[in-house]
Amino acid sequence: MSEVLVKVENVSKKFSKDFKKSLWYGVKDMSSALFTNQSNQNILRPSEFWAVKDVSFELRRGECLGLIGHNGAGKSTLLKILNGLIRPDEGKITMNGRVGALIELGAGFNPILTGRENIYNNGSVLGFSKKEIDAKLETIIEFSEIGEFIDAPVRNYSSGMKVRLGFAVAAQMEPDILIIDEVLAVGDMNFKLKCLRTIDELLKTTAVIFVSHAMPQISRLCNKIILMDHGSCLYNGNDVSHAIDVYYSKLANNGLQLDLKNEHAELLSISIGNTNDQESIPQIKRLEDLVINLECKVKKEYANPICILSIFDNEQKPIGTLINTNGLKSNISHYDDVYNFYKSKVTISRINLSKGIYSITFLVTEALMFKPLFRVQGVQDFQILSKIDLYPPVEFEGDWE
Ligand SMILES: Nc1ncnc2c1ncn2[C@@H]1O[C@H](COP(=O)(O)OP(=O)(O)OP(=O)(O)O)[C@@H](O)[C@H]1O
Repeated sequence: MSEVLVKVENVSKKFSKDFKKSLWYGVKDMSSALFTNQSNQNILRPSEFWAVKDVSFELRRGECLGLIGHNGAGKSTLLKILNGLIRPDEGKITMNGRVGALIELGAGFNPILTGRENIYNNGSVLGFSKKEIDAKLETIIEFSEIGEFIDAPVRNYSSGMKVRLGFAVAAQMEPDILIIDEVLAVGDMNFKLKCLRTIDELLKTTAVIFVSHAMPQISRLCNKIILMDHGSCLYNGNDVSHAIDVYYSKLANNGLQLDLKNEHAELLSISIGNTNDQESIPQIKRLEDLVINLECKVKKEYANPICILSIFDNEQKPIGTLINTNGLKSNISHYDDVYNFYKSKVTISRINLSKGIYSITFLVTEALMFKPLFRVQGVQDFQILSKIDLYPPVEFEGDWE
């Protein structure tokens, strides 16, 4: 088995929500460290919270650890601790080897120096001699695709250019350990693909720690995963697929207050019919039938309203649409003076979406003119479970001959 390059033992870090208090605690901590043996490190004082709590893991050459979790879960703080930018309050970190890091946009760059000068700066911080950096300079500049801007000060770079240069330096300097935060999200599609391919290549000889909100990237690259929640590890292990399922199920926007009516229509209820009611979000296995039940009322003046259900992925990209082209009229359950009430059940057989969270948008249009009457975005979420991690949302069924 290859050597352990990163060893993290019970690392914790607390912050204060109140800036003045945090300054005061800092002064108190310094004086108690100087004059007494007392330490406040493992207790929380008013307004303090654990940004990272009791995190442990080991990473070997050739392994890639994915750090996932909602905004504010503590991922970047953990990366900064690993990169030595923040000191942990508790725990121990052992890093064996050269660390290349791309953490905060522009961090590690001196804004008044040019890109070229920054490459020399960063290279020397990583322990390379001028001669070694000279030898790598052209590869870095070429990889970053920054062109003649390499001799402009970094403060004039766009965010994408900073990421390009940062990644080029971190990746081309042959790190033993590579730490990459969400910053890759800033790069354009081509550069992102280039970075992912480079990480694939580096993984043969490097230990990679990778933060992302893009689960396809995580499942493609990582063989270890930590799901963070309020600083703690909700999952820490090798089952990347399971951790992604748990992450997705926590992501559902069940608490969202939606306006379910307007002057034309009202959505009375919508539910996924074939799932376990115990779950906070309906879960359906890939290739099972997806059954959607809905009840709505529409003003009688619209005699044959059409219902359209659209499915979006968790990045709000449209995936597909179901159109009730025959209209709702055959689904009238009852009526009053003003409204017709409709009750429908629609089944999508063998839903072949890949694993993830999806949401349904409900739309009623007026039949003849196709005029939208009423729309509710993201009215019902559901989760697709699958053992297979597919990147594209839909798998086509084809006959292979
Ligand atoms: N220097 C700081 N002082 C006080 N609180 C901080 C500091 N840095 C981070 N925090 C807080 O610590 C928590 C964890 O932040 P962190 O940036 O690590 O989250 P994250 O998981 O990386 O989130 P995101 O996905 O949004 O990048 C947040 O509540 C954040 O507000």
